[in-house]
Amino acid sequence: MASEGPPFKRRKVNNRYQNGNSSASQQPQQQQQQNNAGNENGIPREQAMALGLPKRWQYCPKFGNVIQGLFLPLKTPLSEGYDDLLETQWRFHPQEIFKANLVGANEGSKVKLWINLANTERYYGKNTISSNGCQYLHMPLRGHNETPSDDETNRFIRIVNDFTRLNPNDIVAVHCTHGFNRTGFLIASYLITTMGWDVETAVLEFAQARPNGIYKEDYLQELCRRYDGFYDPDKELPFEAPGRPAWEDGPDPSINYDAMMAAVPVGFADNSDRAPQFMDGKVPHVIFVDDPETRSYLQEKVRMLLQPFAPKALKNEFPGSQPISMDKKNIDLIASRPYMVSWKADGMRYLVLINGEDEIYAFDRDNNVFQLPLKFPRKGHLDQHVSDTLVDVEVIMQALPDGGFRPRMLIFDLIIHEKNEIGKKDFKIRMHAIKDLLINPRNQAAVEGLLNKAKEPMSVARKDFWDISATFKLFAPAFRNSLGHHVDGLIFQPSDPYTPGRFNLLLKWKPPEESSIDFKLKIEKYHRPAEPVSYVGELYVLGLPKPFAVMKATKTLQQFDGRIIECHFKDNAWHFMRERTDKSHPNAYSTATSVMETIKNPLTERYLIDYITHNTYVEGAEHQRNYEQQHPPSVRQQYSSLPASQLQSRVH
Ligand SMILES: Nc1nc2c(ncn2[C@@H]2O[C@H](COP(=O)(O)OP(=O)(O)OP(=O)(O)O)[C@@H](O)[C@H]2O)c(=O)[nH]1
Repeated sequence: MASEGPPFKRRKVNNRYQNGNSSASQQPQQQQQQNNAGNENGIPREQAMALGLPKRWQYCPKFGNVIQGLFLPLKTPLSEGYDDLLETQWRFHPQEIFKANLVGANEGSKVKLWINLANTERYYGKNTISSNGCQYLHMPLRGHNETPSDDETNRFIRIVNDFTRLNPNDIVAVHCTHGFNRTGFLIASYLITTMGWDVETAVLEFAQARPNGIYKEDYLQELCRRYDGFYDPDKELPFEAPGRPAWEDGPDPSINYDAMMAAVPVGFADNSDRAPQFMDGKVPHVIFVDDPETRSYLQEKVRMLLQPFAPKALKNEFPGSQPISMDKKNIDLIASRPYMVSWKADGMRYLVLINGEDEIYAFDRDNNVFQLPLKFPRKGHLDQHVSDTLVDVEVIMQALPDGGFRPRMLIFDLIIHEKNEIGKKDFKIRMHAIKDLLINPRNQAAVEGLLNKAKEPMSVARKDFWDISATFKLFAPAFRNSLGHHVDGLIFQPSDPYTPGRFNLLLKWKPPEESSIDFKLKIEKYHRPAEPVSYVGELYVLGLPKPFAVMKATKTLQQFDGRIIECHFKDNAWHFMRERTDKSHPNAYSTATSVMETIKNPLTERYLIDYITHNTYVEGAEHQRNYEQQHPPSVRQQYSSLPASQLQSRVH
């Protein structure tokens, strides 16, 4: 993908920012000169002593974690010229960034672009940055009470997009004076505009990486106004503004300044002590691809294959299509366009790249790569193998009659077939193609003795979908039982093209009792005088610096300290369901609050069926409505318990 983008012309971009219509370029010449004094190697000591430290700078934490593998927020470093104004502990030279162990950075990534948003270049010499193989850009923003303008924000986004096209794995360091408000505003704007995040998630992600995030309320208001478009100044912000930081007035006792460099802050999972496993290690002969170069090559290949489907540039995260929760506000979508329905299989999600014979690779939600021992013979040429193909799958553990389990890969979407962008076609066509181009050739090869399926460590099948008029049949206990694996809801699939990332037309419905949140668990020990020691499980979500909830820390739970756990809410308490070994981040705060909303105001099975019966215009709805009128509920109950084989599939 890197070679496809326009070349990143440093000098041109540099000029654009330094000579453009910026606030700095309008300053009186004398002040401009002072601001830019010594901008090559840092200003001399005497001048630094005379100018002094930036206001409220000393105790401000130096830098945060890398956000989305891309942005490193930091305060402005100061060159050696300022050393005499500071004890060693508080000095912060630009070189520190290039030596630091950056939390959240992708493997092998480097800081390769450095954007100075401060309204001056007097703090350090830009040669220190470029001598580290990093491009330096000065993009002065006035700051104080002025939020970055639309133009400034768009320029920042353009620069970063240009950069990521050529350096998909590397990091952009961004600083203003303290690295909170202007820096946070632009990074959040990027996450919202380029990655399709909502304002709240972007603001909280930044706060998580650089506690406690953007603290100027007018900056937060402007983000809401600009991107949510409905901000009402008389109403409270949809999230808590953290207030002025304690470090402005002196060392903040809650910050461990010494440990900051190496610390893994609360809210981030640290699963690094274990090699990633495919299906928790339950499938034999699967190989974890641990060579970083092979892994990046394969991840890049998937990104390239998916790029034509993405409205925005794809980043390093798992690029599979993600549904949003169905609720009473968005349920109307299913009446607005053709939809199909399927059960939501509760296994593990993978994108699978069929690159050629012995080159089948699965990508988990953390973008870890595994090589699978499966075969996909080519239709019409069974001695050849499918290549350049990408499918979306859920792998489940299928119950067997003898009481055992066998892993089963359920293919629910075909995105690319042999370089053909089939994912752009109607979903029904994709469903047919899965059967025709992937499943049937496997079956035929087995019949002809070219493929021994029994020797493969997992079975492969297409996941079936039906017109939504059949939704009520998916609730039938006999249907559920026939599946042989756990189901945690329904998936409503629009006929629209495959869309990577969060896809607002793809809906998931979960019964209230299946609604769950993935938390990062932290076991805390409490010892009150005259009371026995007790343990509490604190449940963290991404973007909230304090626990979202707490739960009882039983002995069983304690072994999951520091891990990601999925919990559901019942009888006013959170209950452990399972460890999420396939995820290294908890759910975002906004996801957690929306799950809480569905728990409080549930969209029940009855509501869903009634809605579909009365509001959707698909073939069969009319028939079902007539049927219901003619048959009393007791008879309907019998009908809905028909075995799965008698459910009428609309996809043949
Ligand atoms: N798109 C799609 N996803 C499916 C299907 N069947 C099961 N899924 C799974 O449902 C997931 C989306 O539901 P979520 O609730 O967002 O994910 P989850 O892993 O079940 O739960 P969270 O960890 O809480 O996000 C997908 O990532 C798949 O793993 C299907 O037919 N289509």
